[in-house]
Order: sequence, then C-alpha cells, then structure tokens
Amino acid sequence: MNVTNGNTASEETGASGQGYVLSIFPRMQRDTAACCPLVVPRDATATSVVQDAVVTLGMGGAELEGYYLHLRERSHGNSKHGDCLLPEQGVDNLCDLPVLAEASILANLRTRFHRNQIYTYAGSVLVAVNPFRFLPVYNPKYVKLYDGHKPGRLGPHVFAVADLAFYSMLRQRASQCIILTGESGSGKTQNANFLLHCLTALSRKGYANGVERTVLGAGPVLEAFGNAKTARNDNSSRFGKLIQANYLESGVVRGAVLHRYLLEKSRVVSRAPSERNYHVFYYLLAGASEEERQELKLLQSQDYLYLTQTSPVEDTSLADEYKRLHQAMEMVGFLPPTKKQIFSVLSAILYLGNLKYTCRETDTDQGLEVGPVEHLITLSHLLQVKQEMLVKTLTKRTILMAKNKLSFPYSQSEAITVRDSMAKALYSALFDWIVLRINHSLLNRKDIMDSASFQHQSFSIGVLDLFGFENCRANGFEQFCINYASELLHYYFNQHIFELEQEEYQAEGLTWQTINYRDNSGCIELFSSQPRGLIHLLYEHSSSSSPHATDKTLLARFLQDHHGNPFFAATPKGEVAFLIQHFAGEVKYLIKDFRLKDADRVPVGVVALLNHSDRAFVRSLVGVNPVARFRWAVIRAVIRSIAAFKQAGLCRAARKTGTPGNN
Ligand SMILES: Nc1ncnc2c1ncn2[C@@H]1O[C@H](COP(=O)(O)OP(=O)(O)OP(=O)(O)O)[C@@H](O)[C@H]1O
Repeated sequence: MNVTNGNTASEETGASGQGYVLSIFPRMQRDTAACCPLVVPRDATATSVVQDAVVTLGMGGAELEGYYLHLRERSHGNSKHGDCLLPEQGVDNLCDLPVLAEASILANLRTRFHRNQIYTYAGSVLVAVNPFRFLPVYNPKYVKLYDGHKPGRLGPHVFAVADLAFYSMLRQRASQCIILTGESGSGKTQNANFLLHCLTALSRKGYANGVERTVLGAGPVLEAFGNAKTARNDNSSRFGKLIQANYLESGVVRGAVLHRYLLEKSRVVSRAPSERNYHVFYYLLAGASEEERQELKLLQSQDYLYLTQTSPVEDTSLADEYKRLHQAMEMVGFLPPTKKQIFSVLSAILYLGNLKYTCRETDTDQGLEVGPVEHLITLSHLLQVKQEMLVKTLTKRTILMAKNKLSFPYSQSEAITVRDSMAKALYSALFDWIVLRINHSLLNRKDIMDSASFQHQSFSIGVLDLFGFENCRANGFEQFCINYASELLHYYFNQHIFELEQEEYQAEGLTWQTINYRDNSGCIELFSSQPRGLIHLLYEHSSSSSPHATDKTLLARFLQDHHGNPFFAATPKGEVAFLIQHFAGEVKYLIKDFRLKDADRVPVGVVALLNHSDRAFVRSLVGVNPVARFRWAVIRAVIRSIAAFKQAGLCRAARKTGTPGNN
C-alpha cells in the first residue's frame, strides 16, 4: 500500500485550510491502482495516518496482517518538501520523523530552530544548530534540571549528554567519551565548554574543590593563545584538544587533563588576507599599560610585519579582552612575573618579523646582513640572548665537521625561513608550556599522590574537540592535515553509528534492513596507505633522502600514483594543485610549501641560541620539546585518539552482546 502526500494548494482542505489530503493507493504504482482520498490534519503523525487509513479502508483485526504501508512524500508539484506530516513543533528525535529524508530532517531542524530549540537528537547523537546569539538555556538551573533526568522526559540538550556520560560512568564503572564534530564555526568549542561546565558541576562535591574554577580559567587562556579570526569563524580554534575530566568512583571530580593536538603555527608568520594572527597579539597591543609598553618595547600593531599582512584591526573590545585574559591567567595560577615573561616572548616574536636582510659583498667577504640594529638590541634584551650569537644564528648555518665548526652564509630566502622558523618555534613552545602549566594546576598534588598510591580507583570523561572540516578559498598543508583528521573522525562515526549499531541489532535478533552509507575508507586509504598514500609520498619527498625533490615533483608523484583513484583528481592544466573528494565535499589543495611545512625543522642553531638564554623561562621553553620539531603531531595524535575511541566502541558492543571484549 502506498500513501502519498497530496499537499498541493488545491488539495489543502478543512474549514481553516489546516489539513492535507493523502492519496492511498492499494498497490505500489499510483498510475495502475485506484486511489482512496484521506483527509488528515496538518499535525498528523505516521501512527495517526495509519490508524485513519485502517478505519477508512475498513480493515481491522486479523485483516491487517500481511499489509505494508509505505508513506511517501510527493516528489513533484508545489508541495512543501519536508513539511508533510511534521508536527507543528517538530520532533525531539529525528528517528521519530514519519518520513526520514534530507528535506524532512532539515524542515524539522528549521522548525525547532525558529522555536529556539537548537538541539535535536538523531538516535543517540545530539545535533546542535548554531544560534549565533545567547540563549538562556545554560545557567545552573538547567544543570540541575538535567541532573539524573529520565531520557525522553526533557527536551534534547547538551547538558543531557553530559548527564548521560556522567551517570553511565558511575553505573558501568567505565570511562566515557564525548566527540564533537562539525564544520569550522558550527559551535564545537562552545558546546565543549558547556559540556565541561556541566561535567564539573555534576561532581558529587559540586564546586567545592576548585577544579571548575581552573577549567573555566583555562578556556579563555587557551582561546587567546590558540584561537584566531578566520574567514569562517571569528574565534576559530587553531588547535585540537581532548579534555579529560577525572573522577573518583564516588563521582567526585578530581582534576582534569588537557591534551593538545597540533597548533597551526604557520599562522604566526602568514595567513590569508581576510584572516588574523592569534588573538593574544592584538589583546596585548590594545590593552597593555604604558609601563608594560615601555618594558616590553611594544609598538603599534600596524608597525609589525607579522600583523600587517592583514587588514588593520580596530576593535575597542580588545583592551577589555586583555584584562579578561589577565584574570583568566590568574585563575590557572600564572603569577605576575610569569605573565611578564610570557608577554616578553610574544613581543620578541613580533620583533623577529620586523628583521630585514640585505646582501653584503666586499672584497674579502660575502654574506647577509640582518637589521635594523635597534630591533636586534631589543630582541636580545627580550630573549636575554647575546646579540652576536643572535645575528650569527639568523645569518649563518653552522655545521660540525671532523670536530670543527664551519659556518656558511644563508641565502636571503633561507635566512627568512630561519627567522620565521624561530618565530613559529617560539610560539609553539610557548603554547606547549602554557598547556603544561594548565595541566599542573588542573591536577592538584593530592590527586597525583592518590593515583600514585592507587588509593582510589578513578574514571574519566573525555571531550574531544578537534578542528572542523575546512574548505577555504586557498587550501594548503594545514587544511590537508585538518581535513584528514576530520575524515578519520567521520570514519569513526560511520563505524560507531552504522556498523557497530547494526551488528548489535543483528546480535539481538532484531529484523533490520542493512543501511548502506557512504563509506569514506577509500579516502583514508588515499591518505595513509603504505607505501603510496599521500602522507607517505609527502614524507618521502620532504626527507633528506630526496635532496632534489620540489613541490612540483611531489605533485607529479601524487598524480602518477593516484591516477584513476575516485577520491583524487588533477586540476585543470596549469594549476599546481590537486583535488580530493572528501566526505564533506571536494577540496582543491595548492601544493605550494607542502614539503617545507611538513618537514617543519627548526634549525639546530635556533635551539642552541634559545638554550643559551640568560632567562630560565626561555630555556624552559626549549626544554618542553628539546628538538623543537613537532612533525605530524596532529595525525599521530588523531590516529591514537580514534584508535582509543574505536576500542571503546568495540568494548561497548562486546559488553552489550555478552561477547568478551579486550577492555
Ligand atoms: N550554543 C551557542 N550559543 C550561542 N552562540 C554560539 C553557540 N554555539 C556557537 N556559537 C557562536 O558561534 C561561534 C563559533 O562557534 P565555535 O567557535 O564553537 O565553532 P567551532 O565549531 O569550534 O569552530 P572551529 O572549528 O573553527 O574552531 C562562537 O564564537 C559563538 O559566537
């Protein structure tokens, strides 16, 4: 039996026009069968339509057996797609939609959005639509409301997810994880913050032990140093993070741990014209007091090359943000001298960008000169390094040969690369150091002692907030890494939602029609298969074993090895780029600087220079990662976290089906 929505103007009926005429065809083909009209109200549900149809057709009791009802939306005419059979207020869970199709899903999300209901369930997944304005649904009253609530009683909410994770952890005595995914600007970080707020508030001891305060302080600090304005999001996270809230088995929150994955450090030295450098630079220059300006030798933002590649920033709120940043830094335990050291390094990074090179050629000597000298003096003062050593590091490569140190002058472009590498390495090391310090204050001494002595068993709830899928006007190495990470996450979702869930249904003996979903494993293969995957080819081309490789030879190799791959394509002639068919759409990547950014080597001389600083703080920055070489951090980290989540999913499925899982 085939029921088609006849929602055309002429078929709208009822005294108030508040109804639809549905056409019921007792066979599958509407043109070969007689049709029986059925008037239903606008807010009819699938169940009520079936009941009305049964009555209208005079079918009842045993006669119903063996009949199938297919509800179909009319696919032509001027019907309002997706609106058919949708209750006026929408449904809380997309699984309850009478017709599950893209149009009806969008119509439901739209209907709810206009009613300020931005959250909707899709089975066990929570879908959030970004409202881009404040909604009064996150205050402590809501945390209490959702605390221990019965699923289905209250509307979908991000606090419901936190609550479910918290009580599942206590009930199952197992750690939990919550993954946020979506395009850049969709609201992942905002919702991660709401989750953490709720997760710490649900602690049996409430706010008493100060973890909430530290977690809340950590957010703005990380945002200032790790977020920036991009073409898609004014406050885009340029790093990925996994925040793990730790609990004792009694449900008392005992600290948290923050893991950070890849910081987009190339942003420190260059970015697209409509984008900005990291927020903290603008906050510092807009909000520093006169005394700080003198001490840190600050200039105006338009005087720094690293900040002037983009349109000037005139935002009166920046000075207030600087004040807020100071407060947040204090909340996570940064004392005034530490803050001063941090801002000195930021000032030094900005000065590095202003250094210029000129070629010098005399009868006896040939090389590069770096200046202006007053910037070199300021830099050596800010970093507490010897000016002579600074100049040498920035202009000459030193090689150790048969126990002798030999120096060769850099070419101008090599020297610029060294200068920029130093700025990126300093910023990245500073960010790592900040994360390290935040982790110290998140884990108090008693927690460490307790866990070391195994006095208490503890569990955790992880919140994974990675960068969202990006397709910018010009995509480069950064988008290549970010989108590969998104691709891996999407693969995990597919596995978790479709494969494992369907396996579970089959194990429970439920009649289930297998759903065919768009599998992205081919795209992941394209990136990571051995030995021809794009990542491996890139690695090969940027290693020292390929001295003659260039970005162009790399592209040629990509094209040669992946010709005919449905996920990979060449671009029209002349473009030094390639296309990848991602799960979220096709992206064009420009090959320029892929090798350079992949290798991401900080010259040994720069590490040695910073290690010789008279300032312990600067030396400790290099100590965070002595070789200062953070190659493929994101990919390694994402693979590790995906593997952990995948394992957790398999264990969950194993527990449900009663088969032993390797927990
Ligand atoms: N629930 C919400 N309520 C109010 N505003 C929101 C909400 N979610 C997102 N926003 C707004 O949208 C902006 C972008 O959100 P957010 O930074 O969380 O996106 P994202 O997905 O983490 O992006 P990216 O991947 O670029 O970091 C926020 O700065 C905020 O203004």
